Amino acid sequence: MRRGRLIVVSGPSGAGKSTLIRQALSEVPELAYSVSATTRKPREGEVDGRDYLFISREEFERWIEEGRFLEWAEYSGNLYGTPEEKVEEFLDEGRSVILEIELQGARKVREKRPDAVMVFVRAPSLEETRKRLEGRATEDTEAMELRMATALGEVAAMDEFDREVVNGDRERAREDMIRTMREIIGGK
Ligand SMILES: Nc1ncnc2c1ncn2[C@@H]1O[C@H](COP(=O)(O)OP(=O)(O)OP(=O)(O)O)[C@@H](O)[C@H]1O
Ligand SMILES: Nc1nc2c(ncn2[C@@H]2O[C@H](COP(=O)(O)O)[C@@H](O)[C@H]2O)c(=O)[nH]1
Repeated sequence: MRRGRLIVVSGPSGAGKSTLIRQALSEVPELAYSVSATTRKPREGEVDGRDYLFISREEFERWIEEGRFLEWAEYSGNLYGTPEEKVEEFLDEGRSVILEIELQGARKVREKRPDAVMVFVRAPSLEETRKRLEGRATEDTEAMELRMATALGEVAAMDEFDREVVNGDRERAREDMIRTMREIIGGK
């Protein structure tokens, strides 16, 4: 059986990565989602094991020592990491796996796995990104400003990616994301 493809989806906070990935997963059955581990506290409605594996910093550090992460990074005061075993399982089953990760992690994956396809998602402007984060209202002001400051560096790294999806109009972005995923799976 042909192994699946490793797909990294990255981009500034508030760009709409989770929204577009959710839509792609429901339309493209060959895709699987890598559930990350994090030390961040769950947001309202987030489910442990589905959205993230919510673990303590001590446990996260133990997982690092045990070499369980394909990559991990500190972002906005919390640790986030991709458990490698599940990713490999999906790839062996022939399913393509989406990693929704920030820039430092994306760079680590690209170094370790040059075959990974790198997809950058962004809103049409940073002002729009800010509006979306304000609308989502999941971060306090300090955390949001930190995310916006990080977003500047992330946008500057756009050229490091293989593909780009601009998330402006919702429907067009949904179609673009689904088409992009299908093309990647199909080897384009
Ligand atoms: N095309 C769009 N137009 C307007 N709002 C959007 C669009 N896409 C997503 N949103 C909204 O913007 C907010 C941020 O989206 P989402 O949570 O998917 O971003 P994200 O990139 O995954 O952010 P983070 O990295 O912080 O998790 C959400 O409230 C979402 O509903
Ligand atoms: N390097 C990694 N980054 C990850 C991982 N899982 C999620 N993320 C990224 O963190 C930020 C913040 O996420 P949020 O859920 O707190 O808004 C965002 O850019 C995610 O893509 C991971 O395993 N590794």
